[in-house]
Amino acid sequence: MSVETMVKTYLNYIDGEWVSASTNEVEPSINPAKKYEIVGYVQKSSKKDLDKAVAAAKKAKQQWRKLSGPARGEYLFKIANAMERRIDEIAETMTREMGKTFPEAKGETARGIAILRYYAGEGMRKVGDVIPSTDSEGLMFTTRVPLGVVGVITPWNFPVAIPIWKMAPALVFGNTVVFKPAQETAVTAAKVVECMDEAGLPSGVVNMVTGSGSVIGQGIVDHPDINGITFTGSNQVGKQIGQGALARGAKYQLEMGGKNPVIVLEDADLDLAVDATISGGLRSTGQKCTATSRVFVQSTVYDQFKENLLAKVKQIKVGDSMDPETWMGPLASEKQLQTVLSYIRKGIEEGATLLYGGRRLEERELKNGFFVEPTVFENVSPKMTIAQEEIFGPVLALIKVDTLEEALILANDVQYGLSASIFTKDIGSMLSFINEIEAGLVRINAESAGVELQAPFGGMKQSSSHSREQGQAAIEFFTAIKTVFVKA
Ligand SMILES: NC(=O)C1=CN([C@@H]2O[C@H](COP(=O)(O)OP(=O)(O)OC[C@H]3O[C@@H](n4cnc5c(N)ncnc54)[C@H](OP(=O)(O)O)[C@@H]3O)[C@@H](O)[C@H]2O)C=CC1
Ligand SMILES: O=C(O)CCC(=O)C(=O)O
Repeated sequence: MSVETMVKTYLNYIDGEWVSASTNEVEPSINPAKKYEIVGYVQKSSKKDLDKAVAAAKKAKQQWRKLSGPARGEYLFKIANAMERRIDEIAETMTREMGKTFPEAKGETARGIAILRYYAGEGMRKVGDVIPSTDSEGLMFTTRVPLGVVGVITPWNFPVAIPIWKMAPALVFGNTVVFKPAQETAVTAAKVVECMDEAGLPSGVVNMVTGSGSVIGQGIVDHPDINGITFTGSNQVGKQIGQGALARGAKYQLEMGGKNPVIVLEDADLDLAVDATISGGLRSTGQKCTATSRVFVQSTVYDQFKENLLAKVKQIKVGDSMDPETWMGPLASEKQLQTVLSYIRKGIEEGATLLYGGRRLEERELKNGFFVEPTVFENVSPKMTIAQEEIFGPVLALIKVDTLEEALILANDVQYGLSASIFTKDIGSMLSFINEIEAGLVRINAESAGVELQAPFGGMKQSSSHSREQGQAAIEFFTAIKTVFVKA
């Protein structure tokens, strides 16, 4: 039997029903490690399908917002339990669909479950403050109300955690959802939504429509009945979404790219800094917005750091992400492979020195996937393309600096400001870094990636719309404040 005959078709989820797109068209979602393997077929929906989903969400919002916060939280606990029962299946689907290794995919799914439980608890916490009124007989307080229908547009690199860290707070604060996952990882998304269905979420509270970004994503941006849009993805699309939302007065929240620096000072624990640079830069094949991309190393320890780093990078085993021996899987798609290879070519053309890697891997089975070597450059000058643009692949640029001041100036000399790390034992250097680095996530003696669900997450400069997601910060986007004055 061929692989294809066993492949399942995944449907849209609208008003509590699994339904085909009105186009009757589906698209294959393929395994980036074995491009002949189809993980599932997903719907290629039209604006008509989106309209139905929005109408269902609009209808459901009246009842959903009337439930108490704790009652909405109970649904999130049930979704978490359903996901926990299916954790291995969801993680394996993620690995097969976008290529991160199985332990990473399982860790991400576990994180999704923990996010659901965290926001389930948020349903019991306070939503306002009492503020003294100038009228001694009046009572003044704030409360919060949901936005209404929220459009959730997500990328393929965290196909479980990102949708959940947007949908869980949306739901617990009383919104209903129209979810458009990246088409690249729509099978994994469908499995998350299946857990919502299994948990008995009322019809219309969450709706999923798969299809292209230019049709369904743009349709969400333009839809007059969608009150808020939350997005993670590229800067180009994010800016378009922000402009579209602003034009029609919808609330929006954007999380976009990064060009994250690590600074290694001469007093650093070099083994720790090397391991963190490799983990932060190359885990998930470098496809994290928080991935380490530029490594500023003080000249006195530069050669030692480089030698230790290269020795470890050379040991990285690249291969099929379901193989327990594999440390680094493929890039998520052919498009991503071509983008990363073109950045590597640009680095060479612009005069950087390629120290290691740089090639597509095509030996034996690898030729059927989108594999690239872990890649390290040096002699990277600050204005080179690979020092400025987000690569979103396993590519590190080493840059020699003489002082912390020089490192800070260069680290800040990019359009992005998402995350940043420093390795040092000196408290003064730590404090200078905390004060002066332009990043929303600042990490000391720890890798640049590593977001904790209970803390605010978001970037400065072009990395975000200056809002924050996750933790208690989520309430700011998913609700509106009402200031109430009462006098008997
Ligand atoms: N910050 C981050 O975490 C991420 C950053 N990126 C960066 O973006 C680059 C390109 O990745 P890519 O997947 O193309 O990212 P996109 O920004 O194109 O995709 C993110 C999401 O937006 C959707 N989308 C695409 N076009 C529109 C539109 N016009 N209106 C509304 N929604 C739209 C996509 O749909 P669909 O995919 O179905 O077309 C997807 O669901 C990467 O190389 C990386 O640099 C990418 C992903 C995540
Ligand atoms: O580093 C993380 O865990 C989150 C990264 C992220 O949000 C992203 O890549 O989009």
